Parts: sequence; structure tokens; C-alpha cells
Amino acid sequence: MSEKQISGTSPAGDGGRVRSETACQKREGYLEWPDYFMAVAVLTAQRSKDPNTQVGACIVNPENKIVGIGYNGMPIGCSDDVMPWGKTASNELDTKYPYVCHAELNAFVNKNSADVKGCRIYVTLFPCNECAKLIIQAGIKEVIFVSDKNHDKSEVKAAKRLFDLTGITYTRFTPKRRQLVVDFD
Ligand SMILES: Nc1ccn([C@H]2C[C@H](O)[C@@H](COP(=O)(O)O)O2)c(=O)n1
Repeated sequence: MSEKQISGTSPAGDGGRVRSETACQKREGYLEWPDYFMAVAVLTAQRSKDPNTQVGACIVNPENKIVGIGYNGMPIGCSDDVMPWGKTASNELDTKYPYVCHAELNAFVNKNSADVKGCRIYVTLFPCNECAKLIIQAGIKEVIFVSDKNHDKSEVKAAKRLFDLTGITYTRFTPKRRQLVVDFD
């Protein structure tokens, strides 16, 4: 940070004849929009009770305002302590899959704007076909994702097919910085 010396009487009335003033330039190293929005998605994922995969989503409008966030979780009124969280069971009804609301769905239903047309969505995991349908119908134009770990599953292949047909772009997130630390100290 550069400082310059200014001579004259301090307007602060401190009697100083010479004072220093921080140069009027913007701070360097600030968090840029893409890293900020994906960080919100990553942080939001930390709310998930899913023991295996925590997902976060953050919907952003063209003015860079966040209009919805969500994470994967059980529907309202369905206790996290009662619902199953397992991936496999002898009966599929005893797994999490028929019940859990995906992060993207929750980001849509939590939205604080009339609509999300022209928005982009930051997600920590590539959307499935059901979320892709929601994304398309809501008018989202861009998907930015971190993990594509389910790329070989038909849910994700179908999602990509739907995005390709509808002109929705999907881009793997490239962070400017490797790590962001939240320090409460
Ligand atoms: N785009 C996605 C994909 C998955 N989820 C949720 C649904 C489950 O809670 C979890 C996936 O569990 P896994 O099969 O990896 O054990 O992630 C989502 O919210 N959004």
C-alpha cells in the first residue's frame, strides 16, 4: 500500500502540519464475482445433512445479485433424524433418493425475486436431469459447476443432452484462488 505525505493543516483538526493519506486506489486481492458466488455455493453445501454428498447451489442474476441459494436436504417437515440417509437398502424406499430435495430445487424455491430468467446457477455438483428440466423451464442461461463426478450416469448424460438442445452453457469452474479461509477470529 502506498502512502503520500500532504503538507498543510489537517482537516481533522488535530493540529498536524503534515499528515499521511492512503492512496485512493482500490484494494488488491479482493474476491472476484465468480469465486464469491461459488464460495457461497460451497459454504451453503455445508448445511447439508447428507453424510455422503453435500451440494450447494447459488442463483445469480445479470446484475450479479444473488437471488436464491439452496443445499440438498429432506423436505420441510421431514425430520433429518427420522429420514433415511443411506445410498443402498434392500428396499429403495429405505434410501435417501426418493425423498431428498436437490440443492438446485431448493435454490429455486428459496428465490427472492419474481423470476430467474437470464440468471446463471453456480453448483458444486453437475445437475441431474430433473434439475436440468427445472433450470430450463426457469429460464436459467448458464450453469457453472465444480464436480462432474457423476458424468457417466444417465441422469447427467440426459442433463447435458437437454442443455445442449436448449443452448444452456455449462462450464467447469476455474477458481482464481485455490483456497478461501473463513476465519471467525
Ligand atoms: N445435482 C445434484 C446431484 C445430487 N444432489 C444430491 C442428492 C443427494 O442428497 C446427493 C447425492 O448423493 P450420492 O448419490 O452422491 O450419495 O446429492 C443434489 O443436490 N444436486
